[in-house]
Amino acid sequence: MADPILSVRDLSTGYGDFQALFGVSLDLAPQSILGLVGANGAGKSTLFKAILGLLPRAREMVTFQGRPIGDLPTRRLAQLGIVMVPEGRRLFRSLSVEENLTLAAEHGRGGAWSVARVFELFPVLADKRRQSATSLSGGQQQMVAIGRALVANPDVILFDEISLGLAPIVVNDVYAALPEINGSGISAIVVEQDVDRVRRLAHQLVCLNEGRVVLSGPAEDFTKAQLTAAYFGE
Ligand SMILES: Nc1ncnc2c1ncn2[C@@H]1O[C@H](COP(=O)(O)OP(=O)(O)OP(=O)(O)O)[C@@H](O)[C@H]1O
Repeated sequence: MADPILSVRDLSTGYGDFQALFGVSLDLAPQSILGLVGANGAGKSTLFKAILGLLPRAREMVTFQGRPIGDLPTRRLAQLGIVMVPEGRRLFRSLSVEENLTLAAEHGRGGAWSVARVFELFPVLADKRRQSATSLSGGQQQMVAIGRALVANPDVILFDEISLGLAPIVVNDVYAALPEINGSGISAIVVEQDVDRVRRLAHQLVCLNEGRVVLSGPAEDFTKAQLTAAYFGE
């Protein structure tokens, strides 16, 4: 693998006395997609929170472009180029679609992704640009959330269950954007419950079970049965 853009090394963390992750390691190759799978409670969201500095972790446990970043606050990580699309979207309710995107762009780093390019990626949002973001369907709100991440022009996006609560046909529309996003040079870690979908999408796979990595490697190395077994901790 080329030098990873983001690495997690032997990361252990938790909530107070409760340990949720035990020595987790992974490498995200530049311009690649890593699929992160695991049952409810396996520790996927906890890993994202730890990468983003929302949970305790040591400086050397997370490196970005070879540099330890485990001591940096979340805001600083966004400036460096690591952002998350959270489960559950979290848009500004009183703002329109366009205002949500423009505000994120103003706080971003500048680069290839503009509000106009997000409208090209998701034309349905261009049609609804003046509507309140929260008046949109769940899938469209998810597109706005992805658009907000893109206009920050990050190098890495952490996608936390972007298909949660969406109808299957809408999930297809949202997922159809990921290859283009990746093709623009952005690397991604994608948390997804649908094992088939994540196998088709990702270059690398990591499976967590009860806070430990139980499977890790190139996506083509694993059958659906192997991945499903790891998912259920068999
Ligand atoms: N705020 C919290 N306080 C205490 N324990 C928590 C907290 N958030 C998560 N946990 C626990 O940490 C473990 C890992 O949870 P986490 O949310 O990371 O799992 P997950 O793989 O993202 O699952 P899901 O798919 O349900 O989001 C679980 O045992 C969970 O109960």
